[in-house]
Amino acid sequence: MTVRGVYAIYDRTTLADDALDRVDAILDAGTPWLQYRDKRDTAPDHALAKALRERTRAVGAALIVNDDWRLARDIGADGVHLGQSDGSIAQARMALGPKAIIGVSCSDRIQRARDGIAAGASYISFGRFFDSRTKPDAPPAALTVLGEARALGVPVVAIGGIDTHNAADVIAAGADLVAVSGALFHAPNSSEAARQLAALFDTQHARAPQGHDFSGDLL
Ligand SMILES: Cc1ncc(COP(=O)(O)OP(=O)(O)O)c(N)n1
Ligand SMILES: Cc1ncsc1CCOP(=O)(O)O
Ligand SMILES: [Mg+2]
Repeated sequence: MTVRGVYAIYDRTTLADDALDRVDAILDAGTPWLQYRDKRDTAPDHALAKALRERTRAVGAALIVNDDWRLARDIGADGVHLGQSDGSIAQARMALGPKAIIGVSCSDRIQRARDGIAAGASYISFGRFFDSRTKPDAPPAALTVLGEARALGVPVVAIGGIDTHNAADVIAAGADLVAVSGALFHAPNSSEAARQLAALFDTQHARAPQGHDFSGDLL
């Protein structure tokens, strides 16, 4: 499973309906990673999560569940993304197994990344780098942290207000994956936006691939 390119964040919180047509368009564009993020104050939406599992599996894309490793386990997702207040990485690793993908939010703190890796995280995520309508209160981060993070030996994710106009900057700064919600799901053409973002990884400004790979059969 490739660890380079677009990491689409399906944010059920800010979408008026379940927008599965948008998901299909984004996956059809070859997007390798999808996150299910749902901050609604409701019980976990197993039906929607399973619909995302079926769609990602059909195209060989990774499915990551935000915040909730139990939901990830129950629907057979590839992994979970945990923020600093989302519970123990070690517990999630125990529950999901050695091949699960576990991401950790680091804001702009390299030490959080080191601690996350020590606890069992598979990738480290930094941001927000630009203004975000999806999570406006996320603390800002400077692009330089991405270059530092590359020395830590796991894939580096950039998030927060990333779009087709600014993604080249985070890729040049060191991101292996660009995590994008609004600029994909609220684009006039989600498929075209996904293709344009993906193409930026092939430009001369992009850093050389780190060569990370998460093998199949994850959970
Ligand atoms: C890839 C990725 N990076 C960061 C986040 C943010 O996680 P968190 O800090 O826990 O905030 P919420 O998304 O849960 O509000 C993420 N979801 N994905
Ligand atoms: C979940 C999250 N964490 C930091 S910014 C952000 C939102 C990402 O969405 P967008 O790409 O619309 O800014
Ligand atoms: Mg969280």
